[in-house]
Amino acid sequence: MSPVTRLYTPLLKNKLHKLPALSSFSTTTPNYNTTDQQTNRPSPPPIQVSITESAGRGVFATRSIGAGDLIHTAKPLITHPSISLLSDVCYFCLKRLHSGGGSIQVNSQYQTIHFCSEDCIQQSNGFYEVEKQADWSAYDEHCRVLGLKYPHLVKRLACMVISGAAPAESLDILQPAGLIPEMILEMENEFGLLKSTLTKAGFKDAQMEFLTKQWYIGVLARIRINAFRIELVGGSYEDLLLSAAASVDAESAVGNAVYILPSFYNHDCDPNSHIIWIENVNARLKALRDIEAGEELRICYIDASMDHGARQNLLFEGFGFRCKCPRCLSGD
Ligand SMILES: C[S@@+](CC[C@H](N)C(=O)[O-])C[C@H]1O[C@@H](n2cnc3c(N)ncnc32)[C@H](O)[C@@H]1O
Repeated sequence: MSPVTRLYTPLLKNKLHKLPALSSFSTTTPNYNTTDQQTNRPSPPPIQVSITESAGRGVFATRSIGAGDLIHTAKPLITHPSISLLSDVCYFCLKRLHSGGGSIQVNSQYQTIHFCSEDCIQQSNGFYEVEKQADWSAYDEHCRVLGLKYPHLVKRLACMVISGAAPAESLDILQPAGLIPEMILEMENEFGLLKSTLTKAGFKDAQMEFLTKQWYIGVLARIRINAFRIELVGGSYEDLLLSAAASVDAESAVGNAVYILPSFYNHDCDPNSHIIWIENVNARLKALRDIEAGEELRICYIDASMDHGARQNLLFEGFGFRCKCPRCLSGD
């Protein structure tokens, strides 16, 4: 998802349909923005996941939220930098690295990567200890030639599962994209490349029991509609200059990432919430206007400034649904 939000006059509000079927998801966010005065513990964010009338599961406000409020923060489950920016962003948190130094270079037999801090090196151990043992050139070349970015996220999850840092079922809870036979064929080829790369690196079948065609396709189908394209707002003047240069090069995204809770936010072409990244991949969900308790929180997956037809086509091709948000229904 690449939400580029714009404010429009609200037409209708989506109301909470059924409570609290999936409310336990609201407790999975690791960081909260408020503190309980009595216990001094972080209080849960003012949201819960429940069933909507027409868009599967969605996120609903459990109390009123003010315009501009931080609803909650979210840490990613999987991240991967844009391949063209491997020397420019942290391999783990996607923070932009500055030419003045301060980044940490890590060399393996097959590649050189960069981290912004020791903490990011530590947090990368879960996948990098496995990843660095293999020669990914054939897999990377396949993705480069076909312009694919999501297989890098599948590769990272596979390495996390082999190292024991994540369960193979990590993404099962997310909605998968519908797939056509040609897509499945392409995914089967990628699966073959991933498996043979790991086998050549010496990983044994017992370590890769989870790594079946079905697993690969299931994970990629979920990543296709739930991955976020990460565009940093930028924290410094240098960041802004870099972003400007990147937009000229048509590469404003520092990478892609998958989150759990933010994946339950449905789309609206006139959203009441948005997701932003300031200096790294840690996300902030914020209210764009006053939201009432029980109202569904929706973000915009695409550039809301496009016209009605362009938005409908993009949402259908990219996410497989016909948008029936109030703005689309009004023909705007
Ligand atoms: C990122 S998921 C959002 C969570 C999803 N509803 C679920 O149950 O997991 C995106 C999917 O939600 C549904 N969806 C999101 N926004 C929608 C909308 N405005 N109209 C219809 N379906 C929508 C579509 O099936 C879409 O592919």
